[in-house]
Amino acid sequence: MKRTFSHHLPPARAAASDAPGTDHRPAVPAARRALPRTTPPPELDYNGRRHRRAMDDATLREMARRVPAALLQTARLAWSVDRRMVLTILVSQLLSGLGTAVMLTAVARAMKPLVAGGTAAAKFHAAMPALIVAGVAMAVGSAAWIVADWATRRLNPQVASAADLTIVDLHMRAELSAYDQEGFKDRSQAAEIGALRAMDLADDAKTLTNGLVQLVSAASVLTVLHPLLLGVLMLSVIPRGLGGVIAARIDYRVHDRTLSARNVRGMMRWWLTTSELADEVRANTMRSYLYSWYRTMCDRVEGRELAGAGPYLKITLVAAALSGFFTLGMWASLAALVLTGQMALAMAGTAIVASQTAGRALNSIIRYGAVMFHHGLYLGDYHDFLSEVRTLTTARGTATVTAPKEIRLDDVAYTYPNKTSPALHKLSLTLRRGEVVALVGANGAGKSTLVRLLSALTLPTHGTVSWDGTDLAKADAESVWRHVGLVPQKYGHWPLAARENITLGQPHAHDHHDEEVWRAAEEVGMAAVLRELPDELGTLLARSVWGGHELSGGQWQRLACARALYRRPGLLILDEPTSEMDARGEHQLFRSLRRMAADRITLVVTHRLDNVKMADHIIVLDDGGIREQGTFDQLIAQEDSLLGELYALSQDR
Ligand SMILES: Nc1ncnc2c1ncn2[C@@H]1O[C@H](COP(=O)(O)OP(=O)(O)OP(=O)(O)O)[C@@H](O)[C@H]1O
Repeated sequence: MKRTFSHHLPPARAAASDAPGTDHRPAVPAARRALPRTTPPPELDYNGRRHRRAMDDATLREMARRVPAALLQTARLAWSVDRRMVLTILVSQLLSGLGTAVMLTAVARAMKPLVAGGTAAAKFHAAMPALIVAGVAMAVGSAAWIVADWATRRLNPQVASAADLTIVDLHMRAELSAYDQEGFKDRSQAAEIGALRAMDLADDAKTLTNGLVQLVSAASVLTVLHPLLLGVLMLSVIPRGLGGVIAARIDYRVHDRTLSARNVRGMMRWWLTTSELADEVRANTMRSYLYSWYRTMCDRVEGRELAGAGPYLKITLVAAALSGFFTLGMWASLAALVLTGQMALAMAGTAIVASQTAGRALNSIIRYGAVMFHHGLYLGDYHDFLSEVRTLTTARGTATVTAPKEIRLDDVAYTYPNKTSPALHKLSLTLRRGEVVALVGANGAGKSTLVRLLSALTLPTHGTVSWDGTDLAKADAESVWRHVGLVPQKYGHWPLAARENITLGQPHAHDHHDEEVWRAAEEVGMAAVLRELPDELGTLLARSVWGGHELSGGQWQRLACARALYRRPGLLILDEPTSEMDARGEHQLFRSLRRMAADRITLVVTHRLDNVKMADHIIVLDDGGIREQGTFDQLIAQEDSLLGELYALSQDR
């Protein structure tokens, strides 16, 4: 672990000058200097706890119970992506086992003439047919293994992609409320680990099953040679096997105990190294604290990993010693059998070859059994998560809607799943096509929540939201969203070309001359900026990733608005659309909104109260309910008007 992050450490001189209480001698490596005294990051516990307990219970019996289930799950996953490769692996495994059995039997046959009396040429001649069979069997076994390896290589990326695609797709289909369920993020992370591990699943399953096949072959041959040999072989490999299980437990306990620290460290690492936050980190002198925070996490991970090294060494040494002791015992038994005439020397030679094959096979069974056992835990999480999210997708109803002439909210309330009090309550209102509506209210009043209800991003927990009489709870969500253009408070700086940043979500309308794209850019005052870009609309807007071009904050916001306008939606919603725009951009956008207003319902959420004057209708939300509504002049003229109060405050400078 240490090696993986050491090259990311800041230059020694910079770290030294930042860390109070450190000397400034450049010879001390930065990573080893004393940390400034700061509040350490809290201990975080990941839901891997569940797995840790499972790993603690990992006896050989428990593994024998769970590993077949993990193998079966893997086989099902693999079968669903490429049946041909699964069958190829199965047949190759059987052939490889058969090859081993035939090879061992042929070796036993060949040994007899080789250890009998006679000239070397005669012995060799007599052993030749069996040796040829052994050679061919070995070649077939090896070829089968290579074919299985090839098939697994083809299967691995397919299984990984399928698992990843399923998980990404389900996330994007989930109801927003799913994200607010208790522990959703944890379960999603555990499932993602399951999906990530899918990359190795086929490989590990192949090695494990190959071990099983080889063991059965070698053990059968040994039993035929002398039943006693099987018992002695088991004695020699069981200590190593048990040692393997305990060592795997130590390994995975370290893995789980460091998991949350590694997760958080990974997240923080992005924040520390991305150029997006570089200004804030430097100008607000955050570097020293953040660096010591990061290093504390590194030390925590490192400490736990080092703590596991001692017990790991002890257990592997004891297991190897015991195994060695019993192996000596096996050789002694072989010698005794030969000396007492109960076994021919040739058989003893074969027994040694077979026992070595069986020993290797058992080792890989134990090793990969532990790996599959652990995979199985995460694979279980993966499947549990899929079943959970499949019940939480936006598959609501089949009614389709068209661009709304009227949107009605009847006695609507919404309570977030993790809250007890509603964010919106008893809300009734009607929006009509052609209107520009401004939504105003203090932070937390419920504006964004209302936006989500109007656009069917969430369904109310009480009451109905309907578009031209169709209850959105019964409508096909995709058919609703086809008529929505939304600029949310947090929008994507999509690492795509400028053109795709505007057409994203509506690419089918893309024409050869990009007329519509340029029109949307004009409407937000972005056309001149886009024409200046090296490749105009084709310019990649992701400087940090692929050497593309970067936009300013306000320019990104204009682009997000252009994206919504380009859709020409029936319901256009802009949540704080001009928070980063200059006066010109803001003016241009609002003029465009007015010009386009006749064909749609336009809703603008804003804290800049000068802007609400352009609205036909203003809705003022307060603490989850409608406090007042009307035109700007009507509301300002009212006594006790909240809009009046907020407007007066905005003018009081
Ligand atoms: N995902 C969520 N889970 C739980 N509560 C939430 C969630 N999102 C918002 N809330 C809560 O719901 C209430 C309304 O939030 P909302 O985001 O709708 O307010 P807003 O009027 O848009 O605020 P702002 O002006 O700050 O954007 C707030 O009390 C907020 O804490």
